[in-house]
Amino acid sequence: MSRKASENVEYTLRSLSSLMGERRRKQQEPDAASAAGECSLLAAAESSTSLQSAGAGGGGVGDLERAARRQFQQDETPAFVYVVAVFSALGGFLFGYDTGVVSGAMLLLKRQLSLDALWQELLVSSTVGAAAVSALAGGVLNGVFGRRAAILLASALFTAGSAVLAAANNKETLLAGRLVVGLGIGIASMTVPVYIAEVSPPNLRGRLVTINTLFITGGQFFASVVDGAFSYLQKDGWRYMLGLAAIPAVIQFFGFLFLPESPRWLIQKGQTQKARRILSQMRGNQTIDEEYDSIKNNIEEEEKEVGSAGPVICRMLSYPPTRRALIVGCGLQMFQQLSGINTIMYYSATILQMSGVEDDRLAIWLASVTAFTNFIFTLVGVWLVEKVGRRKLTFGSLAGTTVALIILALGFVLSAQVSPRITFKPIAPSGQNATCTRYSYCNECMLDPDCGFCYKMNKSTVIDSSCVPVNKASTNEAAWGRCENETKFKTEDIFWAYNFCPTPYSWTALLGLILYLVFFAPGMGPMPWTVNSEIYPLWARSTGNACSSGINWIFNVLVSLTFLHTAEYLTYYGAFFLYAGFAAVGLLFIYGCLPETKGKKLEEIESLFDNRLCTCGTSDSDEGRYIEYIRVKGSNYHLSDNDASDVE
Ligand SMILES: O[C@H]1[C@H](O)[C@@H](O)[C@H](O)[C@@H](O)[C@H]1O
Repeated sequence: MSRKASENVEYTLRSLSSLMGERRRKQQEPDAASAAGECSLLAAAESSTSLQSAGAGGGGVGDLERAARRQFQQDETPAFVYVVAVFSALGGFLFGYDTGVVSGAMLLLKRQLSLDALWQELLVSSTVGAAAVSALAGGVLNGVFGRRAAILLASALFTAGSAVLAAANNKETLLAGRLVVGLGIGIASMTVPVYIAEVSPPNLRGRLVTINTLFITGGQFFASVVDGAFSYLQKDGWRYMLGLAAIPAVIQFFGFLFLPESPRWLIQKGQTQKARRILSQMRGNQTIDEEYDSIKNNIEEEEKEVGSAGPVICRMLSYPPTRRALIVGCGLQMFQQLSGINTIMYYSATILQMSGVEDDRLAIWLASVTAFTNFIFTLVGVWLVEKVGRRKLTFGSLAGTTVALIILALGFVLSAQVSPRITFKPIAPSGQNATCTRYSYCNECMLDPDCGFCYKMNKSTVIDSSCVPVNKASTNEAAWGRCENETKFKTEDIFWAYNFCPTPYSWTALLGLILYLVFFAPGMGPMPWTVNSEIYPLWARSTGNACSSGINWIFNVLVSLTFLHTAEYLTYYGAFFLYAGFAAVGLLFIYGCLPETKGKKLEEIESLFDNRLCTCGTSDSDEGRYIEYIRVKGSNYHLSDNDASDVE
């Protein structure tokens, strides 16, 4: 039978050392704060003074604490936690792979199945749309059936979707496959960070959850390499591109058949003995009593405070700390997408072409260099997250991203200013669209998705330039005129530019692109996922993550779908200035509202949202403080209830 909380349960403040095997010895020492009858939730206290304030120490306190810290660092985290984290992060890999691979697959698909623009758009955005829906629905799934079941379902969906895609013979089947894969992505994106956060020890939690984003960007990089490799296989290359995802999906599915459920979810469902067993498996040589008690007490306290009636989202919205956490979590995800990461990734090939890379294949391969930069700098984030903390990392990252966006925009401004004049206006063959031939400068021509720029070079000067309609089947050539036949015009030293203009300032855009990834990847890429996995109390965690992941996907669709139109109305530099503006607002938001969660136990984090929003910036000095719930004596605590005996 599970223990019930009682008002008589007594707590006292303990230093870190209690976590580290000092607990039993110290309980025997006289401790003023643990006198019977004293019952208090523990207040945060500067860790260096915590023992004194609790009356537990004396002169040797500093030494004790230092020894305790050393011991804490020596406590080994069992390899099992890493295995669990890596298997879960395969969900992140599939998220990255399936969202990344489609651009390369589309180049081949549109030719083989003669897809028009609408179908191309549908095949790309259906996945992201389905991910938005299933991320939102994933909250209920996670709460009712558990994290493990949700991950198993996601990997089953990934496997089934990839198989359907690889075998598809028409566009309708392809659409069905992309929808199924999208459902898997949505569930995985909201479940995996929660699961990893719940099984990790506090000192490693940020790092392990951030590994999931490392896997996302790793998946995107791998997808770009696969795209490059199979682009040579004109017929059916897309089947391999889309089908390969089944391999990690199957590995994850079978792995998870043997991996455990989150101990926190089990405790919430009353399966305490199983939870203790799993927790001790995850903590190796560390005692689990404190962590177990703290999770359990927290659940009971919350139930008293918030109640358990009504839908979780309503309870979250009417309870100020969770309402604030939800605003912070959703805000972070929204600003991640509003800073334009996916347009940058998607259009990196174009930006590279602008920078003088004329060969298409080379541009595809260079796009994988972009994806690789994103991946490598996410690794920097994994390294930094437990050193500098979430708040500083996110703020610094977004500040750099804003500057990079401004540089990128300036690159486009410069290019537009020196945009080559159109000097040659060919007569359109009868029945052909002649809109393109009316433009006077390359940058007007470039912004019209139906037109491209055809030109010759005299040393470094553009000559004999014209604006003509693009071939609908391949953007590599024009519909008619000198640039009509790719293989032919290349031998005649004629050049074709679709979506970009030849310019001597393109290096500025390239510099902006690189700086963007260097700054974005360690912080704004992973932190929204990491922070969301930590800021909600257990009862609100699945719903909170479902909402914030849903917001991520909704803004992902909005930003990517509107990019071309935004560029048409505001020009390219206008679009990037707009993203820089969003990022600047995001900076204010992070400065004002994002608290530091580094090193805190999941159960302590809720108290960071006790104060009004926009005061979090002032709570930075909380670093190094430690809050601990420790059971000292409970009148209704029966030995028979002590399920520690289950622990091997
Ligand atoms: O955190 C990830 C990561 O930064 C990816 O590169 C991006 O494509 C995703 O949209 C984002 O959620």
